Amino acid sequence: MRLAIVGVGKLGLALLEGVTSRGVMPAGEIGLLDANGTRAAELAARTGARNLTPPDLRYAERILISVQPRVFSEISDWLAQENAGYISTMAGVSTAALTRRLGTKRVVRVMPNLAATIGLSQTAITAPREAESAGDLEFARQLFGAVGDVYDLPEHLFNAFTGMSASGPAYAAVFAEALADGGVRMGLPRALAHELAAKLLVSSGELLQGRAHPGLLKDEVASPGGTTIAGLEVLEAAGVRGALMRAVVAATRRGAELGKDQE
Ligand SMILES: NC(=O)C1=CN([C@@H]2O[C@H](COP(=O)(O)OP(=O)(O)OC[C@H]3O[C@@H](n4cnc5c(N)ncnc54)[C@H](O)[C@@H]3O)[C@@H](O)[C@H]2O)C=CC1
Ligand SMILES: O=C(O)[C@@H]1CCC=N1
Repeated sequence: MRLAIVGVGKLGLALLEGVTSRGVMPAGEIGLLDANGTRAAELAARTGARNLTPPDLRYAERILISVQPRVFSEISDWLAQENAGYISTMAGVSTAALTRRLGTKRVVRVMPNLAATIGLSQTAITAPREAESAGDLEFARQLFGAVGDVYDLPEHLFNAFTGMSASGPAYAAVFAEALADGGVRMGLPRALAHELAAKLLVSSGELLQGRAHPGLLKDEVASPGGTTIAGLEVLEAAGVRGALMRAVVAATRRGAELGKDQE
């Protein structure tokens, strides 16, 4: 078995579907293990992957850990196998903590986001030299390359990447919901307002990618004395920029706390 996925939740499933649909690995070479045995069995039956129990992990060449960080210390005893390489998506959990609990330096730390479900994840990746020479880093790069872009990132920046990019879709969702509420407040039908908000995020993202700085797009939309600058004045007075910055700071700090709990 080339890969065992432990924790087949939102991310584990996105990865399973991404690597199999892109032909990176056939489902038959992947095993699934989840505390929710029914879910794992159903996913295995649907995709052709194998449904595993903990003793089966000894046959895995590599193990992807995608459980919540608080679960890690509870299961690290049976996760630890002699000849396996590990890849962890867990927020905050450092390669040092992974090494200490799993008893190997063949550990790769990744930080994707939920856009992995549509092949548009931004995934940070880092690993100690031992994982690189064992081919684990390259293996993980291929896995996460199947669900989006992969960025090499020094480990000391992982919690910042988590607080901005991995948590980012939730911030965007709050923005979209509030924008739609504004539309509804001014009389637009709810369903239309939601559709407009989602499409605005997509199209604005495309527009931003063609510009060197986000402020350029803002300046192009805001006509002198027009509607947009009147709206922007309210956002500035409400401290929206500061709130977003502080959200990233808080999420980054929370990542560090989650990591400390698993040391
Ligand atoms: N959801 C997101 O947007 C992102 C999540 N992450 C990280 O990825 C990890 C997984 O996140 P999600 O997929 O969102 O979580 P999730 O809650 O959807 O999935 C976790 C899975 O682990 C299973 N599980 C729980 N205890 C277990 C055990 N003892 N043995 C085996 N399986 C067990 C659960 O049944 C569940 O299916 C977390 O550590 C999170 O920090 C990283 C980046 C983004
Ligand atoms: O909220 C969390 O802890 C996870 C990690 C980044 C996105 N979701």
